[in-house]
Amino acid sequence: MSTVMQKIKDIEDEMARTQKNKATAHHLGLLKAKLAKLRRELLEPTTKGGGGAGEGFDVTKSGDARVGLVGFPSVGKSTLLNKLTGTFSEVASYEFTTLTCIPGVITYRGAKIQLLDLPGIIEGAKDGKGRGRQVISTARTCNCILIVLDAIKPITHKRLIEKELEGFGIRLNKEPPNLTFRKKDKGGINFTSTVTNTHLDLDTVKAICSEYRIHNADITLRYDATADDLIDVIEGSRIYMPCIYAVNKIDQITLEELEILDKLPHYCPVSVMLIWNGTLMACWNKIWEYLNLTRIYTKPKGMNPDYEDPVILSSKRRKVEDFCNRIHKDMLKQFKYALVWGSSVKHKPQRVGKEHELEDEDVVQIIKKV
Ligand SMILES: Nc1nc2c(ncn2[C@@H]2O[C@H](COP(=O)(O)OP(=O)(O)OP(=O)(O)O)[C@@H](O)[C@H]2O)c(=O)[nH]1
Ligand SMILES: [K+]
Ligand SMILES: [Mg+2]
Repeated sequence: MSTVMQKIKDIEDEMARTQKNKATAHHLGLLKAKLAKLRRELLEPTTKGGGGAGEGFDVTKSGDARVGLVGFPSVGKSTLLNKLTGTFSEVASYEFTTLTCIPGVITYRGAKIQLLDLPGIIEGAKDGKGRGRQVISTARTCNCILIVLDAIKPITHKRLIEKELEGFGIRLNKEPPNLTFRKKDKGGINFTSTVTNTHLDLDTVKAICSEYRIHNADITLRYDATADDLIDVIEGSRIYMPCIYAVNKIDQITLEELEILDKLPHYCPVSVMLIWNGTLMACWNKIWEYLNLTRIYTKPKGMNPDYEDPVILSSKRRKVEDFCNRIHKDMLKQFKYALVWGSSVKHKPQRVGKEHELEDEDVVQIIKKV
């Protein structure tokens, strides 16, 4: 293991030494690919002990969505879990108070949301320092990450935490790269782009591919992709996740400092001090926005819709068939059509098939075959 980490360090050092220009682009691409491969090696569970690398904490997923609190020690993760969910997780002024994963669940706007308090991580966590790998593996199972920052600590901490998560294959507030990569049997590397690209050229693409022993492939870019984007696609197993930066302890800073923080994208100021308690509500609103859940109310025939207990779908899987599968595993077999009321349709109600995409707060009645 230490040898893999040493190799990672060597490559990182070499990258830092290498000047970025057109002539070195393909060499840097090659180094990036090597780095990605080594990181994957680190994450793969080994049979030779090593304590189950890449495994998270053994906390059962429950509810409709999972949100993880990630950050350096003593930034106030446990305090936030307690205040946001009414759970109990130990709080203290010393670092590494929390040593395991503590879940809390609340019902928010009809959805059950599981919030996970996690031990603090330190720089180098992704490479095996502390419980970092376990923390970040658990973060990978979440639907949204709350990076908790301490308002009185340097803002550079934000980038350090991001790097730990990125090194573990988590991509924050980013869409999967819009490029196609198709391996084939012969014909060499065929590289086309529908836009002008400033990061990748044929040489760099070839260098990256050769590192993966890929000599024949069609690659098409539909945007100005970077070497990292291409490596992400070749590597696969990347997780694209919404992330909120919860800057805690804002009771400790001045209004001028708060105004500077306000410019951070994806940011939410918080404080657990009583007079600032409105910030916790604002934080839930932000979590709700970033989870982007779809609430569907069921309407049994001849009855009023059930507004108390919506079926919760994710923004990516919200077709009528997804709704059916959530009600009962055999529902689709009996499905004839659905009647829908709400913003996804023009008429009230409208008859739709199982491919129809539902919107938040739609009302659905399933009509079965007789
Ligand atoms: N002033 C102020 N102090 C806070 C706030 N939130 C938390 N704290 C204090 O910060 C310290 C650390 O809080 P914890 O909740 O234990 O922090 P943590 O991130 O869970 O720490 P570890 O589990 O050790 O990683 C405690 O002394 C808290 O009382 C806040 O909003 N304002
Ligand atoms: K603490
Ligand atoms: Mg804690």
